[in-house]
Amino acid sequence: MAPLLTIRGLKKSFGGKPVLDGIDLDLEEGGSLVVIGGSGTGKSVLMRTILGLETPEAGEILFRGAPLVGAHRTAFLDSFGMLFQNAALFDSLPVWKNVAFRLLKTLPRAEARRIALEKLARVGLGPEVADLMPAALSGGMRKRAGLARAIAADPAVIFFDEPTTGLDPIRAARINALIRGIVEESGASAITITHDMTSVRSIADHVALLDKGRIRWHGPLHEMDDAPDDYLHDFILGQWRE
Ligand SMILES: Nc1ncnc2c1ncn2[C@@H]1O[C@H](COP(=O)(O)OP(=O)(O)OP(=O)(O)O)[C@@H](O)[C@H]1O
Repeated sequence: MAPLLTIRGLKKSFGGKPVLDGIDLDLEEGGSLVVIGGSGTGKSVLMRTILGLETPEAGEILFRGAPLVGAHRTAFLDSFGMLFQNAALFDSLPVWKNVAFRLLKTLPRAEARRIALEKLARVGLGPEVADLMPAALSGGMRKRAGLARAIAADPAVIFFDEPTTGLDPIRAARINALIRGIVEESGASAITITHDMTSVRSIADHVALLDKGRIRWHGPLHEMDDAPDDYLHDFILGQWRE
């Protein structure tokens, strides 16, 4: 079976400066890939390019073996959910409408609300949260609401952009565990970008290290610690060499 996503030879530069310089990467059906890399190495650009928000200069992205164009691109966008770094909730909508945002386009209001409450419950938020405005939520609750929105339409693929940024270690661990549980139980495939090695160990089954526009190392999580790559080890351990 073709991987869910196949990325080949992807190149993107800004002002003549290459950011992605020939990226090859696969996301297996049901897999959980975590992309790590230093600040400014192009993780967000990679994500934006997959979503079609940036146009690459070269390379291709295949979804279930076919290029992401036309109706196939629409099918991809319909089957994906995303948790943004700052949760990106609409401040003027109550929490349940944020969660049900996409559902409200196709489902009756009562049904969309029922599903929103079910997804909120899945991320540990009770019905009392549904009618609050996002401003009333703590950072951790916003992340949870963002996660409920990401899974509202039962996506086949979910993108997590720095899911633990701004959370204390305990709340971060709870979000990581939620993400792992949701990915496992739903069978969705996931791509996460993060600097947080705790997230990597909680969420990933495969890891890719982005460096200088290329995938410097990739492999199963259980091979990461013994991989013969000094920079990867420095990254994992948070150490530097003079
Ligand atoms: N729209 C843009 N115009 C010009 N340069 C850009 C644009 N978007 C990204 N870049 C540049 O591309 C490089 C990669 O940025 P990107 O945001 O993808 O890094 P990142 O790995 O996600 O970093 P971080 O971990 O700090 O969020 C940076 O040098 C950035 O300045």
